[in-house]
Amino acid sequence: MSTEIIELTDVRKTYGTQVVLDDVSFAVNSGEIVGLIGPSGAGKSTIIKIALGMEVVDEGHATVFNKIMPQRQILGELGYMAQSDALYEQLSGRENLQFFAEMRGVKNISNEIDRVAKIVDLTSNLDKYTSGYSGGMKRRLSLAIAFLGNPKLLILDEPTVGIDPSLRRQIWHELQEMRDHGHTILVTTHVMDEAELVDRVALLLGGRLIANDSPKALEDAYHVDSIEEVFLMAEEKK
Ligand SMILES: Nc1ncnc2c1ncn2[C@@H]1O[C@H](COP(=O)(O)OP(=O)(O)OP(=O)(O)O)[C@@H](O)[C@H]1O
Repeated sequence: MSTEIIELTDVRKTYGTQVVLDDVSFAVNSGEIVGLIGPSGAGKSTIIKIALGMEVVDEGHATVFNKIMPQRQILGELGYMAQSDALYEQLSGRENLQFFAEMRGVKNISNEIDRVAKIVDLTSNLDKYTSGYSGGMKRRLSLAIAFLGNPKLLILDEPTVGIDPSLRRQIWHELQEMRDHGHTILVTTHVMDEAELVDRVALLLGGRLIANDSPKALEDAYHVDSIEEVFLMAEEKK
């Protein structure tokens, strides 16, 4: 039986007169990778911020681990990577990891730093100041921070922007391994071949969730061979 780890129920969100989310209900179940896709401005980050309690809904409600966020007790079980990097530029990569690990109450910090740095291929750059990192390196450090403590839930907003294809593949392999060990992952992406790798695709368009199924089921329903084509057809129909 599946358990909802993230649940949005009848959510409506407006900014001024703009309706960003219109009656959106959506769940992420335990042990699955859900990919949230949609054109720029569709409301993907807004969904994440609502789930995390960083934005307030006009109607409906959102829970994470059955609790309305923000909840301090849950923070240790949650790894979040925002769309823009929030790093301390005057600290090295290692010091950033140390800081966030302490804040999240991670155990065996030094081993954990080595583990997550390896996943994102930053081991040899850990002692450089973050201010000297490239955009892709900063993204990788933000992702490593989200992985600290091996949290049960990962919420990743465009985690692979600026990351090279081979490392991107390695990161997706890691995400799938985590899923196979029972972790739950919500990820937004603009990279359509990444959307093929998730268990379920949630497609947002015009403030509504217009599709929510496995990549294969969506491709069959639209009679196409890729999620990219599903996306394009859904946009055309709008
Ligand atoms: N704080 C805010 N104040 C006003 N409008 C906002 C605010 N945050 C988001 N919006 C608007 O809400 C809409 C959805 O934004 P959101 O960032 O959720 O989109 P997105 O799907 O994540 O886009 P992208 O793929 O470009 O990151 C956009 O039109 C954006 O301009």
